Amino acid sequence: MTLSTRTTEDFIGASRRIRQALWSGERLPEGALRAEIDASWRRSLGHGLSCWDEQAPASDSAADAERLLGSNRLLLDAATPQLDYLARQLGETGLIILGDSEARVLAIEGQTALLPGLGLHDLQVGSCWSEALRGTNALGTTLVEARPTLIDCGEHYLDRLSPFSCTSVPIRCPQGGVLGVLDLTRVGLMPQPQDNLATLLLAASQIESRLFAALYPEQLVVAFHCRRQYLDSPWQGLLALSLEGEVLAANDQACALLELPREALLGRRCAELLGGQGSQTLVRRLLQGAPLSVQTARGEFCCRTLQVPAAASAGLWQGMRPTPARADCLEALAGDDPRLARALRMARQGLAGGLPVLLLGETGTGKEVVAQALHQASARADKPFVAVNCAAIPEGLIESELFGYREGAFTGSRKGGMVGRLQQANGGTLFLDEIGDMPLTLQARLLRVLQERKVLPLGGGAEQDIDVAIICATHRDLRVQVQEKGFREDLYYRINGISLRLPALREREDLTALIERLLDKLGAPGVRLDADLQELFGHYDWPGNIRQLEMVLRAALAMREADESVLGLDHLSDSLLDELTASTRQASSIRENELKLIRDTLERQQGNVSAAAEALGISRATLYRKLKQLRG
Ligand SMILES: Nc1ncnc2c1ncn2[C@@H]1O[C@H](COP(=O)(O)OP(=O)(O)OP(=O)(O)O)[C@@H](O)[C@H]1O
Repeated sequence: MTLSTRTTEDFIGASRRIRQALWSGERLPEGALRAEIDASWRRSLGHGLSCWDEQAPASDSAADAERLLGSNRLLLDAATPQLDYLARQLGETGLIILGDSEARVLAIEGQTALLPGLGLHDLQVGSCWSEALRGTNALGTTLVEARPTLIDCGEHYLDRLSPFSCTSVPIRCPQGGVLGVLDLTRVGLMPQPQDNLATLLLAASQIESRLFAALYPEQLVVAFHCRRQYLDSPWQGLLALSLEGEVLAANDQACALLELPREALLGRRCAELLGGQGSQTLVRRLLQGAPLSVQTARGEFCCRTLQVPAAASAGLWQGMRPTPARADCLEALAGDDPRLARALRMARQGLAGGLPVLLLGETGTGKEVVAQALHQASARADKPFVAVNCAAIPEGLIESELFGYREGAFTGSRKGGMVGRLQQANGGTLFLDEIGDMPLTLQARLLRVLQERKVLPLGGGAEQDIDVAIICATHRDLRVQVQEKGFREDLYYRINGISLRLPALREREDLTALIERLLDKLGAPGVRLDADLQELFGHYDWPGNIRQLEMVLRAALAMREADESVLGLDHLSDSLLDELTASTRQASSIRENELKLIRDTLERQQGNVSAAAEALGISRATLYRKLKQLRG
């Protein structure tokens, strides 16, 4: 019993026999279905779905559908021209469907009048076609597999979908990940499936190009390929460049054409990648808009400018654009770390484009500081920045804290009720710190708020519209939490628009500059560290990151005499020095070297402690203390 035969009736009949076998308690026979269909059926079984389900899951209300469209405006705007085109080309004999990243239908074009007659009452804007709800189907399965999928008639898990064939392709986000899905559905087996797939792929790539430009409205967006005919095709590379010529974003094809992973591309100067006499000159030529041919180490590339930023077209740019003042606070945070600077810039742009930002990093790496700086650098800077620490508020109170409540909502509720943090943040930025510690029940409520952008306070009353930029942070590995069912997968994808990992202090290359800034912040601008302390700091693990460094500097400054401008090991208390020297392998090698130096010096001075201390340039007391520490 396999699905290898190619007449519609045989095909549907064979798949029905597999379903009947499944229904009578048999296992899914190995090899009866194509490998990807087999895997999808097994997932559908795992979701507890019956393949005979006739009952469609309840669809969203018209108001819900309206909100869904509102929250996917960017994708819809980018897709509309392609939907019109495909409906004319392919929709004469079928349906063209656009879905969001959760397989909810955003648009249906083509033979929509035939939908009721086809028995597809539940195919409408707002309905969800995820695999978890409807089993194997092109929309849902494409999102699970993150690749183009063809589901022919009986390959659908639900028997009632057997008359249809569907081809879907993912629409990818410029930063990676899938943003939506484009689908062609027909009655009967799919004729020329490869042709249809090529047409859908082309349309998806055009939507992706438009999204790319929409996400980087302030940047110069350039398409390139080594063959001119491939410009405007799914294979064209796309780069978003700052007016200074720095690469800020690249699509997958750009990475493939330039033979570099995305991380290596971002932050590079365009002339290093696309040749030319310097990035400024290249930018100037690209701004003129005419097609260009550039000579690179990988051969000749043809370039076409897709978008000129408003600042340049308004004539504001004369070679070097001054950095917008609001971005200063962000740049200051990145210091001399180019990777961090690039990541912060991407987060700023993502936030400006309506994407939520997820900040990852160990405790004390500066997640809250970055969240505040992102808010300051955004157009919402003069609106509230509201931080909620999901780990610090008792579980029973988080709900009312976040959503607020009406007077009398529960025993002991405040007179007059309470405005929730979400409402307080309206117009501004909501920072959900330690989101990984949010209880599962609340995660479901938060997800609903993020999707619908409406809040219903505890105790009822009217729903309130909420317009907030969302920044979340956690020190936990959310993917592991998702696998362990401690964090909702749908919420994870919802908050993970742009994720930014803040480096641990031990990974940062700008420790010296950061120390300088911290000393400055602590009111000791001219103070510096001596070589020993610098070496110790450089080898220490810093489990508490910047917070711990700040505390150590604070403590050392407190030990300093008023006229001392150099901090050394002597300025650390014994317990602090113990802690800093005990924790790492490298530190223990410093400790060994120091011990050896002291021993050698004592030996040379025939055990005379005062002479050894003098030769080492430290006091007798310090030498005793060090010996005690180093031996102990
Ligand atoms: N780039 C920076 N320059 C100077 N100080 C900083 C910087 N980043 C963080 N700090 C300081 O480090 C401390 C910790 O920062 P922050 O609270 O933002 O870290 P966090 O990652 O949110 O920590 P937690 O995980 O505990 O919530 C704060 O005192 C902050 O002022």
